[in-house]
Amino acid sequence: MSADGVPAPSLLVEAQGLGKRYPKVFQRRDRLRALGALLSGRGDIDSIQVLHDVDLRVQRGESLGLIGENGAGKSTLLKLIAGVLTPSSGGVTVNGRVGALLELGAGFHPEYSGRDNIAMSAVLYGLSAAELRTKLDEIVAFADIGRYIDEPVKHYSSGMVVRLGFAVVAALRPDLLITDEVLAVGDEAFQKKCVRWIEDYLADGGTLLLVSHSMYHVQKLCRHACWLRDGTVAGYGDVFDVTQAYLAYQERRSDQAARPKTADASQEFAVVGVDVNGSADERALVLDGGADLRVRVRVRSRDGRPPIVAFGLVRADGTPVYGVTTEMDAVTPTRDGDTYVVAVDFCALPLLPGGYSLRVHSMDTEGVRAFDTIERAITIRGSSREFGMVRLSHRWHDVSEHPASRVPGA
Ligand SMILES: Nc1ncnc2c1ncn2[C@@H]1O[C@H](COP(=O)(O)OP(=O)(O)OP(=O)(O)O)[C@@H](O)[C@H]1O
Repeated sequence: MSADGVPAPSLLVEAQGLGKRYPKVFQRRDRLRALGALLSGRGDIDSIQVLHDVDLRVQRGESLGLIGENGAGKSTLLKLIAGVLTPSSGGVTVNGRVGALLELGAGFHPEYSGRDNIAMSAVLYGLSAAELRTKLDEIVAFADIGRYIDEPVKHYSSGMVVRLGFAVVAALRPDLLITDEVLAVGDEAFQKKCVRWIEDYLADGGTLLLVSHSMYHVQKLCRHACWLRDGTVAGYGDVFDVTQAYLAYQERRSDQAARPKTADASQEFAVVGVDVNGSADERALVLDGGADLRVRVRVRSRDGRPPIVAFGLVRADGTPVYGVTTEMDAVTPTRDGDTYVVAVDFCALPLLPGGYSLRVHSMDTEGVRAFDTIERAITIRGSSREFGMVRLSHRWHDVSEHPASRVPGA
């Protein structure tokens, strides 16, 4: 509800077909050429499109994390929403007061003290002198930068600048809080303070747009996530689904870059069929944590000898999780014409959410050479925030009745 009793619109941000082009300016001569084209009214400046046709709707009370690799367009999108940049195509509307923490120190005058900058920001945000007086102590206390509050901002460390910026925005309690990598700059104590403040702000109905490379912070603070890839939306939805898809994509990319391409052409033992949970579909299989994995493999043997079949489960970045072969478990694949078939169940997979790959290798009868490899991507979905690859069964102990003196070192 707004101050005049009119219900506030529930749609806070609406972006439609949002696009941004920047002039291509790499060297001094490009700058001069761009300036010449602008002055002469010619529209022939080389430009590069960094954001393409982005649609975004943020409801009041929502918390949305923007994720993506360096240069994906996250900051550009935030700046368009904050009104710091104008779009090259499409449009964006925001139905409320925005508090934005974008580039380090943006909005602060470097020659003025922190205290003076607080006063200037308050004016910009439309605070009256009386409101500023009541908020000033709160802002100075939140920033907690000691005597530096009366020093020019140009003498501040980057952490101090972020402290001051966050303190100002926090005191203004905007309808929409936009933050770009703020948590990466401050020290750990300040990070914790900001996270606690954001959690309270969200609990009070605040709305958050957060850019961060820390999936921990995105998962902790946001209910939804939007993954930008090369300026387009590659994923949008539940924060755990989108962050896991993004991490799996990154891990696959680093694995592909690292893995030597050594397919053996002779294929004396060729894998001619792999069914995973009854499907030969080569697209990524999505499973819930704790689900079963049933794999059925058919190997063609050129000389009729039985193959050894190896099964490996690796994380999407190639880190091994588990491997086993038919030979280790004294299993001989069943002959079927010129092929051999083997099926195995991996029951109640204890894998944590994330991207994995199942690898099936056909080896010769002696188990000396691997001839063929087939790989299937598996995504384990879930909302667990535990670390690692597998869930270890564990039990917490109630120690409340034990005297403190029994704790070593206490
Ligand atoms: N003022 C500018 N002029 C020209 N190109 C720009 C400008 N600002 C950003 N870019 C380019 O736009 C693309 C998107 O940049 P942006 O800063 O939005 O990405 P980002 O996802 O926030 O990246 P990061 O995670 O590294 O902060 C990049 O290729 C960048 O080089």
